[in-house]
Amino acid sequence: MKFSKMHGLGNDFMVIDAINQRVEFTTAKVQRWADRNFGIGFDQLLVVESAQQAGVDFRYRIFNADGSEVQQCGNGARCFAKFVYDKGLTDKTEITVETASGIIVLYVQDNGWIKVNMGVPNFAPESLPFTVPKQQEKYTLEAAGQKVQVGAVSMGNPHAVMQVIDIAAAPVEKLGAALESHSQFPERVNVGFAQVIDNANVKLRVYERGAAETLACGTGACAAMVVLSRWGKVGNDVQISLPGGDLRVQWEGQLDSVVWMTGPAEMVFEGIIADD
Ligand SMILES: N[C@H](CCC[C@H](N)C(=O)O)C(=O)O
Repeated sequence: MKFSKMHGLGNDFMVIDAINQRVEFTTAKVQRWADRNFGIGFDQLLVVESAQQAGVDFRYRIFNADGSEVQQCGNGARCFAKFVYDKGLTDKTEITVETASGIIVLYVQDNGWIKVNMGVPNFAPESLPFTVPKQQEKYTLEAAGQKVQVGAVSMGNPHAVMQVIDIAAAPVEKLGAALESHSQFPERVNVGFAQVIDNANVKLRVYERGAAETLACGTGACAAMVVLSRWGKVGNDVQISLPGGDLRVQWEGQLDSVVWMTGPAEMVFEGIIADD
C-alpha cells in the first residue's frame, strides 16, 4: 500500500489515499507504523477517503501514534490539502472536507501555504471540565504535585492551555503527561504551554494527546490563541511560534467567530508499506 510522508512544521504524518487503494488497518498496525524504529514513524496517520455527504469534496480520518482516532488535526488538515491538490485528486483551491468533528474548508494559497477555516471554538463541550465559560475562564487543576490554572476549549478536539513565564523552562513532559490523562478530561486532552511575548506574538509548546510533545500542533495553536484572547492577553491576529515553526491564527473574539489558521505543509517522501 502506497503512502506519503509529510509534515506541518515538523508535526509529521503518514498519509494514505484510501480512495484509489484498499486500506485495512488495526490499532496495532497504526501503532507499529507510527514507531520511529520499527515502522515509518509519525505523530499522526491521515487517511483520505471520498466524502460521504453530498457537496463535500473529501473525508479524512486522523489517528494518533497511539492508535486513537481523533476529531481534528490542524497541521494534518494543511498536509491533507497539499496531498489531494498535488496528487491531482482535486484541482480546486477551496477544498471542503468532512472530519470527525464536522466540515472544515481549506484554501490552497498562491505561495503554497494553506489557510484553514478551523470552525468555531467550543468552550463547553461534554469532554472538557464542564461549566459555563463566562463564569469560569480558568480551571484550577492539581497535577504532578502542583496547582495549575488552565483554559479549556475544543477545536473539535479537547485542549487545556496554561500561560507560562518561560517556555524553555516549562515542565512540558511531566506536567503535560499528568494533565493529558487528568480525570477532568474524560477523553484525555492536548496540553498547551504558552508564553505571551506581546499581543500579536506567542511562543507555544504542546504535549499532544496520544503523541506526547510534538514540534507543532495546529489545533493547539488555535486553542492557545483563543484562550489567551479570552483572557485579554492577545489581539485577533497572532503569530504562534512553535518549536517547529510559526503559524498565523486569527479570531475576531466572538463565540460564534471562526478561527483561521495559516501555515505551510511539506511532502518529504513517498513509500510502500511492507506489511499492509
Ligand atoms: N493529538 C491531537 C490530534 C492531532 C492534533 C495536532 N497534531 C494538530 O496539528 O492539531 C488529539 O489527540 O486531539
